[in-house]
Amino acid sequence: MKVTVVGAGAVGASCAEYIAIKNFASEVVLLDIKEDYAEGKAMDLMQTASLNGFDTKITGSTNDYSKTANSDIAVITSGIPRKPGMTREELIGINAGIVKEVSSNLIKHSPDVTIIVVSNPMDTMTYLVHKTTNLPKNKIIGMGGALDSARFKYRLAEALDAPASDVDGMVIGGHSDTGMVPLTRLATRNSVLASEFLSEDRLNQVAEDTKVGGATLTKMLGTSAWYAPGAAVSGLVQAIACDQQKMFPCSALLEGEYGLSDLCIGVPVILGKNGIEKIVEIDLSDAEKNKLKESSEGVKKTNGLLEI
Ligand SMILES: NC(=O)c1ccc[n+]([C@@H]2O[C@H](COP(=O)([O-])OP(=O)(O)OC[C@H]3O[C@@H](n4cnc5c(N)ncnc54)[C@H](O)[C@@H]3O)[C@@H](O)[C@H]2O)c1
Ligand SMILES: O=C(O)C[C@H](O)C(=O)O
Repeated sequence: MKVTVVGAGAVGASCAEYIAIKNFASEVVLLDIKEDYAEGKAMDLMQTASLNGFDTKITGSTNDYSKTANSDIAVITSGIPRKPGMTREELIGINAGIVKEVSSNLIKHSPDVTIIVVSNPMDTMTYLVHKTTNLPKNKIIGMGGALDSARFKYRLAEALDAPASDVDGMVIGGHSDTGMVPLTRLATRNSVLASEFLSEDRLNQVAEDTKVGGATLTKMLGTSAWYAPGAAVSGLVQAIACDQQKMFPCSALLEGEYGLSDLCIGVPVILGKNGIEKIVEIDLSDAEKNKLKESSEGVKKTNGLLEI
């Protein structure tokens, strides 16, 4: 199993590290445009192999895509992150050109690759890859919901004063400060609805804190987060690489599901060896449907800025 991670910055390196530690891939290639940067990150990570007990071979490449040839999965993290006060949508001007070029280079050397898009604004970048490549729709996946759901669970655990392993919850919708739809109605603590323990106001607060999860960390760190994003990407990569048939909310091209079409937005999907094996349509309340619709309008507005 060969995995390429384009962009050896904060998220790319974190993602490569989690993939290696989980020890399911034979090879991870890190590629970056900065001279020697990916090679340096790969060497540093390889020097943790004996410490962390993994056998995955990590190599680096300065923009040489021949080193990525025959990758099974490629993760695109190349591009700029936001700074405090910015929205993800403001990154489109620079990141769209990068994502378009990177995906085209990847496919030249790995025509059967499955691509996971991370660069922001992620839903729009995922749509861009659909529009500008010939890959089948199941092989283009945007990562956002897995991270947002992990943040939702963190906030739920905090509110419930419970360990994170006791709670479950999912965030669908666009990966943006206003577009996320945390499904508070369905959140549980060990299969009991969270609403049994938390007031409506407290659950709404959990949802609001979740939606601005990325912005909160960007303000604290001066740039956007990387540990949870890297871990979330590695979960998606593992589900595909190991054909786990696991369900994650991912940004997928919709063609009528949830009453939406011609956009990529976060919905529950099953991930396995074919990438997106299935889009799962769950019963949403009218309020949730309205929020998803509103979120889709925001994503479509950003898609409208693409020059394709
Ligand atoms: N979808 C999500 O949930 C999520 C989570 C975190 C970050 N992100 C996004 O991921 C992206 C990366 O974030 P980061 O914190 O790792 O940024 P970073 O600046 O640390 O790393 C980005 C890397 O991309 C490289 N790069 C730029 N242009 C390139 C090109 N044409 N080819 C190859 N490499 C190139 C840069 O040299 C840099 O090393 C940002 O757009 C950020 O907003 C998304
Ligand atoms: O917040 C960001 O800009 C980065 C990423 O999308 C995140 O949610 O951490």
